[in-house]
Order: sequence, then C-alpha cells, then structure tokens
Amino acid sequence: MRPTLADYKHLMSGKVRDLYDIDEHNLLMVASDRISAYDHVLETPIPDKGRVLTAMSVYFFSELGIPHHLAASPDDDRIPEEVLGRALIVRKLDMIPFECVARGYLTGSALKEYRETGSVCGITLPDGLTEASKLEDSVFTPATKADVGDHDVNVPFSAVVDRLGEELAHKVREETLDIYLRASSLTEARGLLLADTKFEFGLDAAGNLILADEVLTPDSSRFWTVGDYEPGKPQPSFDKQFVRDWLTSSESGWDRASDSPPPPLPDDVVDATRKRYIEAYERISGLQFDEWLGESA
Ligand SMILES: N#Cc1c(N)ncnc1-c1cnn(Cc2cccc(F)c2)c1
Repeated sequence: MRPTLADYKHLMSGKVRDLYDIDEHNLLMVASDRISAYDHVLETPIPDKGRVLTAMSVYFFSELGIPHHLAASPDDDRIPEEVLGRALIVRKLDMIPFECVARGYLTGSALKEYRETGSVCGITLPDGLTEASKLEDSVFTPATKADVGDHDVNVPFSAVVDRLGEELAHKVREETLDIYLRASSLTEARGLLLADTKFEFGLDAAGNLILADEVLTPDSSRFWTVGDYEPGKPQPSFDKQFVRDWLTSSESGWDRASDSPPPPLPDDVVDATRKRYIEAYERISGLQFDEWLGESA
C-alpha cells in the first residue's frame, strides 16, 4: 500500500515543482503539470508534462554516469500513487547556493548583459555577437537563486570562488561545462540544440559534489530545433512556442505588457504542447513515453 502525499510534510514549492520531506535522509521531488510562460504560471496544466520531464531527468541521470541525488527507483513504494511517474526520491544534500548555468549560445539574460557590457558574468565575449549566436566556447554563467517570481542574478565566477573556495568553485564550473558539452552532443545528434541549461549541485555528508535537482529538461534548458536554427533572431522554443505564440496572438485577448494573468489555453495548444514534450523525450532518449511509469492524463 503506497502512502499519500498527505503523509509527507510539504517543504516548498517552485513555479512548477514541489518538495516534500520523506525522512531524515530523503526528499520527494514532485514535478507538476503546471507550465510557466512570460513569468506567469498558467492556469491551464499540460497533461503529462510532469511525467515527461521526470522521465527526462531519470534518463540523463542514468546516461551521464556522474554522482547524482536519486536515492531510489522511480517506482519505489514510498512514492504516492497520485504522483507516480512524476516524483523522485532524492537524498538530502547541502545545496550549493548557485544556479550553475552553461551556455553554448547567446540568448536571454546573457544576451542582455552582453549588449550592455560586452561580457557575461565577467567573461568578455567577441564583438559582433547577436541573438542566438553560437559561442566559440561554451561558458559557465553562474547565478544566485532568486525567490519564486524573481529572476536569477548573473554573478562573476569570483563570487562563486568567494563563497565556495577555489577548489570547489573550479570543480563546479568544470562539472557544469563537462555535462553541458556531453549532453549537447547527444541532443544535437538527435536534432535538438541545447542552447543552455541550468544545473544545481549539492554536497553529501562526505563532501562529495552531487548533481541534484532536475537535469536537462525543457524547464531547466532551452532546446531549439537544429533544422530551424538561424542566429540573428529569437529561436522558437521547442516546447513552449505554441503557448507563447497563442498568448501573444490577438486570439488570446491577453496584453503581455499588462499585469493581468494570461487566459486559459485552448485545447489544441495544450495538446500540441503535450505532444512536443513527449517528442523531446522520445527523440532524445530513444525510449517510448508510453512505457514510462504512472497513469497518462
Ligand atoms: N534537488 C534537490 C535537493 C536535495 N537533493 N537536497 C536538498 N535540497 C534540495 C533542494 C532544495 N530546493 N530545491 C529546488 C526545488 C526542487 C524541487 C521542488 C522545489 F519546490 C524546489 C532542491
């Protein structure tokens, strides 16, 4: 008999994920079907999004072959039926207080900072770069973790050194870039560009660096389609473009510049978005989503 979520103490919630306390050594990390766009958590869920992104993390944790925080099988008996397939048991770590971002392409906050300073996180970049430019060498662009609803703040590597010390700061940067390069090679071979991604690390009781959080999901990464890649303009998001296009179309009646919450999504946008998440998982992993744990929505 599996427990229910009510049996576990709720610790915190992010925009689309929730964290529960299992016992002295373990947490339950739950991925919801919530989706965010334009800094809003939409009222319309995307069925199976939580299960797909959990399956993606599990695939990469097993594929990357580096120490990670998964502490049990995805079908462990301690996982409540209601979240089976979209929840993982992870071991408690002393989390490193930085978002460890690797970028192979220039976009988002990095592009904004580059246009203002010619650099990102204190790293001077070549002149003449533009939206979605491919960087000659991928860069480590750490950020401090913002509260829910705020944006992370990019910081120079020296801030990581000041907080973690030289040795650990260099190890975090090295691990971040190594995982990014290996993952981006894997995804590109399957037709998807990994523009950038965010990792979180923690330390175990022995002081070992452990890969934590979710990894290489569309919520922690930007995925673009190789065939559509064209620097000089914003690239379509592999997973969220249908949502973004509808929200900014006249059909939605929403004004992005207003403080009003976005309207509910139409069924066709929800279904197309669900299909994109599943496509991303199946193309990257080579696995069938309908063989993944849990009940399809
Ligand atoms: N991963 C992990 C982790 C760990 N293995 N040990 C201790 N703490 C964390 C931890 C703390 N905050 N988060 C972010 C987060 C994730 C999921 C849902 C949320 F609401 C918030 C992760």
